[in-house]
Amino acid sequence: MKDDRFAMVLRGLAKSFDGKVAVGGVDLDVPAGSFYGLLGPNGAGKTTTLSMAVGLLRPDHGQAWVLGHDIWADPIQAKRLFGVLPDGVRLFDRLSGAELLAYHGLLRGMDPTVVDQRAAELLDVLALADAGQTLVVDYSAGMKKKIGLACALLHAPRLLVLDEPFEAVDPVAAALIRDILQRYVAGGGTVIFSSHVMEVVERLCSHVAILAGGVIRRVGTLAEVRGERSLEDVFVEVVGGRTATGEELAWL
Ligand SMILES: Nc1ncnc2c1ncn2[C@@H]1O[C@H](COP(=O)(O)OP(=O)(O)OP(=O)(O)O)[C@@H](O)[C@H]1O
Repeated sequence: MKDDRFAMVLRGLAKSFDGKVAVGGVDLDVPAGSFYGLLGPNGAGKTTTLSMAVGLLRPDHGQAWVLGHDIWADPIQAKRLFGVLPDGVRLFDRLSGAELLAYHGLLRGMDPTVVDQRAAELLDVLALADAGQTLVVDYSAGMKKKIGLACALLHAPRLLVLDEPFEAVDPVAAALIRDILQRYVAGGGTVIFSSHVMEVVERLCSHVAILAGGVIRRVGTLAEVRGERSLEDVFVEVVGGRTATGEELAWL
């Protein structure tokens, strides 16, 4: 599907685990240049959807195109064009941050001089330069998130697919990541990220999809999805949150 208007197109993506539906047929059009938030409660299917979209998990049904390339039919071309921060950040963690970035860059066939230059800049901007020779395995959860993001950015991709980029990072790091991503989108890049933090999505996103039970329940621009209400109100209504009556946990 070659359509320059969209950085990512998903059609009918579906996945079950042991007969239980995790994602039940997701269609999504991510406009080029958008800042796209994929919202959903725990277990909604966000990670499963993004993993199928970037070629990390084979769908039972459906197709995904990234920047015009079918991710499963043409994975090498597609994977050159985007950066991904996967769930749980499975990294080669017996390396220092600088070594990990060098390794990523070389795997991508980048010029070693460019890799060194960009790696130094990324470590500096993400406040990881001080970690020096510390191995990534010994990084804190927030530092791992940041080095994972640095790996995703290193080859200057046109699309970033980020699974929970703000999870486990402190407010200073979160603000930094927000700034970097906002500048990236202002420069013509596209970001799609998953989150359950309404405030971040409301502040950053041009477009939002709310996923619950493996199905997209609301989708559109932030203004369309939110209407006159807060995103949190819409989210709770869509997801069907329960409220405590005050009688539960009386023993506590
Ligand atoms: N490898 C797996 N094996 C079995 N079940 C899985 C597997 N991966 C995901 N699931 C199930 O699929 C459903 C969707 O999970 P997924 O991780 O995609 O949700 P999520 O929206 O990313 O959740 P969270 O916000 O908690 O990270 C859940 O019920 C989960 O238990």
